[in-house]
Amino acid sequence: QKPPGPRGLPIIGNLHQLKEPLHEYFWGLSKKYGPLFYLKLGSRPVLVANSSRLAQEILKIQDINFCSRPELLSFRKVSYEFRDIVFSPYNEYWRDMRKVCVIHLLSAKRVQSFHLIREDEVSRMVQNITQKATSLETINLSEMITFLTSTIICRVAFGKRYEQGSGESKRFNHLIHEIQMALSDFYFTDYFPLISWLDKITGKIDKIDRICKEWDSFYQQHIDEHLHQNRPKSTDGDVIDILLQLREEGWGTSVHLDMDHIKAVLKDVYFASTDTIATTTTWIMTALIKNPAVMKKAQEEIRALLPLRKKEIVEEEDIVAVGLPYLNAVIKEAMRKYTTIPLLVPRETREKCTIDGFEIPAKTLVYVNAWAIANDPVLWENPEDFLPERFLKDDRRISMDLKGQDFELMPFGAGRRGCPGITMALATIQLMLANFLYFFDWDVPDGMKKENIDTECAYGLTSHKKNPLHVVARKHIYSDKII
Ligand code: HEM
Repeated sequence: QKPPGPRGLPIIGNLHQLKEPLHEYFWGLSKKYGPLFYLKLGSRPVLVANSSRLAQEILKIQDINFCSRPELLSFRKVSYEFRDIVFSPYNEYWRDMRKVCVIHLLSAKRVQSFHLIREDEVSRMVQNITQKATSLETINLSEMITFLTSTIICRVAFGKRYEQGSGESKRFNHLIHEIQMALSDFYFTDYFPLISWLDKITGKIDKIDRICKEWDSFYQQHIDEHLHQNRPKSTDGDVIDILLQLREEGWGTSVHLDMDHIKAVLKDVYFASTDTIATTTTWIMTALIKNPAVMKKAQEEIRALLPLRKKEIVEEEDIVAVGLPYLNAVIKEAMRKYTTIPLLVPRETREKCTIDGFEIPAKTLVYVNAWAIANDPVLWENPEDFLPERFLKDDRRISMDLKGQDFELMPFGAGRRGCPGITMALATIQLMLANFLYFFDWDVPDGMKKENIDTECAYGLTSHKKNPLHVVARKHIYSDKII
């Protein structure tokens, strides 16, 4: 017996019924059909789970069967035929690759080794905002956060810094935009394999091939620069240095790293980080500005714990030293309410299996609606309110972290395919926020009201804030006493 679900049409199934945003549409369907329902998108079976219990079943109890990824056309193209980690199907290659990347690229020690890059970029940003604050200029904070994140990750991955507005930076931004569009496009190949030729004649294959080729030459150019003999050797290398070194020395697996492997991992590091960190930080600042009482508490915490020591910025060691429990509760609450990747990255079943007594075929695409679960009124009191205190007062929630141990809140996913970049993500987000809150007081431009800031989403795998967040910053004046 199949799980329940809306009746579809012959051939196209339920494809014509889908509505954006998908996570809200699926939440609506779950009220009618129950927390587990089934759809057919063209020839592809799709299962959607909308409850914490089912998330645990899929991501923990039966994780070994639900831990593959669908082989979608755009995923295949951008990942060098699945030589990456994010989109690779579950197999020995993915296991080796993930293990090595976790150890060599994303370990706590490695993440810490990049702290000077993060601090340098955040310090530049503080100076930039200070300038704008002097003239009370309106700031497009979404754009600023995206630039900051992208610059940090670009330096970490490629060892390269692009000046804002430069020709190179424009080329880079254009390439990012194009690949994001290509990734969220619809391809007949994925749902109607018999008429996959339509993707060819509509020009979509040529288009995505052209974009991938441009990215390929971008990666190649940076790799070549790293291979250049005259390049000064540094002890703390960037991701390309680390990968080239692993290629030379061998990395303890059966896979011999070639250039395509290196490029696929670079793609992972850049794309899995930039958009997600920028989107999350923008939502957190939006929530703080909309909720002045929460903003005030978060600022008081950091200002009291870190008396100004005539430093230009709050550093990561300051944050580690004081812990900032309220700010961490703010981050959790924002990731609950505005789940960055609301449906996680789609999974695929490896074999036929049974869940809740329903039979699920092999190669079923699986969505876990992490956003619906994190906003479920059965689990969360007043889920529509922004209340970081719930993570500090409620005994059951005090110990809750974001590492995928708790199936009521899992913005980084869980299980074998859970996000390995959580340490890097949280270090970057905390540093940006600590500095934004420590140095500045934030307001909305004249004529606007804080509570009216919109929270409309733009759709894609990541749920961005659709309209940019416009704000005015004032430099916070510390009394001499504190100094
Ligand atoms: C706020 C920032 C981030 C969020 C919200 C986020 C979220 C996620 C989610 C939901 C998944 C899918 C998990 C699943 O299927 O259960 C994922 C996978 C992944 N993330 Fe992140 N991520 C973030 C930052 C990063 C960073 C900084 C990196 C570092 C490179 C990273 C690397 C990856 C990789 C490689 C995967 C694929 C794992 C696999 O399939 O084995 N992420 N992330």
